[in-house]
Amino acid sequence: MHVVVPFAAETPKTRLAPVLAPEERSVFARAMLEDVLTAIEATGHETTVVSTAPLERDAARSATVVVDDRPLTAAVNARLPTSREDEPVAVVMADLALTTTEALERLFATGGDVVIAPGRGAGTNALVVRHPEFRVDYHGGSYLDHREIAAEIGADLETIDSFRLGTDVDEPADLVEVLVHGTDRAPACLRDLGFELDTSDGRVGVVRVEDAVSSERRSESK
Ligand SMILES: Nc1nc2c(ncn2[C@@H]2O[C@H](COP(=O)(O)OP(=O)(O)OP(=O)(O)O)[C@@H](O)[C@H]2O)c(=O)[nH]1
Ligand SMILES: C[C@H](OP(=O)(O)O)C(=O)O
Repeated sequence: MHVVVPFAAETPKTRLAPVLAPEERSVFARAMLEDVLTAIEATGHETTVVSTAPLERDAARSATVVVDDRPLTAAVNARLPTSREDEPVAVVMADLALTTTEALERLFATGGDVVIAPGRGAGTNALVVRHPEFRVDYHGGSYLDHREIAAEIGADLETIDSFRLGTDVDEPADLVEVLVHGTDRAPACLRDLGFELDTSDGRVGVVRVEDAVSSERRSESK
């Protein structure tokens, strides 16, 4: 199994703009990427980060970084198997901040031509491709599209029910999950930025305790 981790390095996580300035989104996206890579590293599979721009990473870490400025779908399709003899490829998104090695091992061990861990809103958070004709088509409810694509080529599709793989961090409300269930750099990054859980109105949300200067900088840079 070869693991591909796509990463939008330049302007990541734009849907978090209501709560994070561009530089903060960049730092947080990198923290999530490192957590995902740590979880993958322990599975022992060779890993390539497919990044839209060069990334500075600790050289001791095991993943290779390649730069590919094509859109997500094209960059992933260029790396999928093209024959039955090719090694299977897993695609694991860089914003799965709750990912664990155990959750990934379950995904990788599940048989099937195509195995998907969907996200809420019908995204394709993590995927294994063993069929040489399967190609991805991300965005716009891609899990539903991927089911159709698999059916068209006669590929078996398995779906994994996983809270940890099914939780991608897209919207401000998703930060709750990072603070509650995250274990490494991503929750630490949020706490450094002043985020904490807020249960004051009987529901669980996040609040940001920040100084006036950083608040002003954020509203200026939106
Ligand atoms: N290589 C590559 N990775 C991408 C691209 N667009 C998104 N990604 C990555 O694909 C995964 C899922 O993407 P999104 O959830 O849309 O993340 P995002 O683009 O950072 O967030 P938004 O700007 O809020 O859409 C994340 O790991 C992103 O880093 C792209 O054009 N190229
Ligand atoms: C890449 C995209 O992510 P989402 O926008 O659903 O988070 C998808 O899974 O198709």
